[in-house]
Amino acid sequence: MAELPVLITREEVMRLLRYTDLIPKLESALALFSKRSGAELVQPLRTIVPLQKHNGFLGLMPAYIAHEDILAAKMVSFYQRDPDSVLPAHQATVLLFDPERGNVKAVMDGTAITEMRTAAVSAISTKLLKPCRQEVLCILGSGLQAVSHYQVFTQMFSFTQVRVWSRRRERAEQFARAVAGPVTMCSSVKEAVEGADVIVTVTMAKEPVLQGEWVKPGAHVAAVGACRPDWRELDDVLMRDAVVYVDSREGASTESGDIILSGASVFAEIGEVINGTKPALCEKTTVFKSLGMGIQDAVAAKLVFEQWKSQL
Ligand SMILES: NC(=O)C1=CN([C@@H]2O[C@H](COP(=O)(O)OP(=O)(O)OC[C@H]3O[C@@H](n4cnc5c(N)ncnc54)[C@H](O)[C@@H]3O)[C@@H](O)[C@H]2O)C=CC1
Ligand SMILES: O=C(O)C1=NCCCC1
Repeated sequence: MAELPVLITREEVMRLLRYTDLIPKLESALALFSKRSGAELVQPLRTIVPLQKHNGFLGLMPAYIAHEDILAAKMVSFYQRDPDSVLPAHQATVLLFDPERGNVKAVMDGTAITEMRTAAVSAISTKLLKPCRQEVLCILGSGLQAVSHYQVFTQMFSFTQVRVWSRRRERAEQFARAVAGPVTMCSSVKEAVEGADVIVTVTMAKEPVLQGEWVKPGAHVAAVGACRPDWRELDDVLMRDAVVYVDSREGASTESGDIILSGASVFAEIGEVINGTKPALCEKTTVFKSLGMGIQDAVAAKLVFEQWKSQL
């Protein structure tokens, strides 16, 4: 009989997972994914179950990486909530399997994993596509992804100013209290974005919030929200003028409203840049359209489990 799975809470995940361990593992996984090496890495397109009655979705995200022998599956629910709702927008659980025996070794909070691995991948895109002149960082949105993006971006880069914009001033103030460091609150997207070198979009918007005409030429945009084919965060001008990078071409052409509805073409996957098979066009305005991948959760879950075991 297999042992019962261990349960790892959100607090434990946040204590055990470190960006310094996570980032190199994510880079390797993204690179391997873009090689499309068959049975070596298996990640089916995310299955989405719409919950129309509740204005939400359930995403199922399994992944297997053979050489590291990691088998994991994340289940994530996400909802378009009323702005006054106290319920969370996202909740996630990751199951980590023993790939040989097929049993579940660990059941862990996937919400913290989602926050950290998504922010880490945005930071990787910034390191590759905006390697210099990182002075002003602008974050649009003030939720959980905004916080994790602030944490990893201020850890990895030396921005002289971090600006935040949120639909509601009190949410931006809450964000400023939640992060350890200075934040400039802006009262409009235009004010937040003008002159920024790196822009992170982490909203639940369904219509564009970021207009290309406000974006400084040569800036890098890490676009994290708008993960449904009919949702937008970025306008057509930005999608037309920027060089577009993605995490997965299949994911982007199935799930990204910004890509599908603007008709923008994808220049490269970020894994292709890591592999050196596509260039990083750093002088151009770049958009990294992130949708999230099961392999990102899988490598994070393995790190969490290994850290957890090492403490026994
Ligand atoms: N690419 C990826 O791998 C992942 C993407 N996401 C996406 O990132 C986004 C942020 O997620 P969380 O921070 O966890 O959510 P959250 O609910 O904690 O924060 C959402 C933020 O968006 C703002 N917002 C909501 N509707 C808006 C609108 N119409 N216009 C402008 N702002 C609006 C809220 O005020 C809040 O600041 C979501 O779209 C989510 O689905 C989340 C996880 C992974
Ligand atoms: O990758 C993820 O996890 C998610 N991506 C899109 C929105 C929900 C969570």
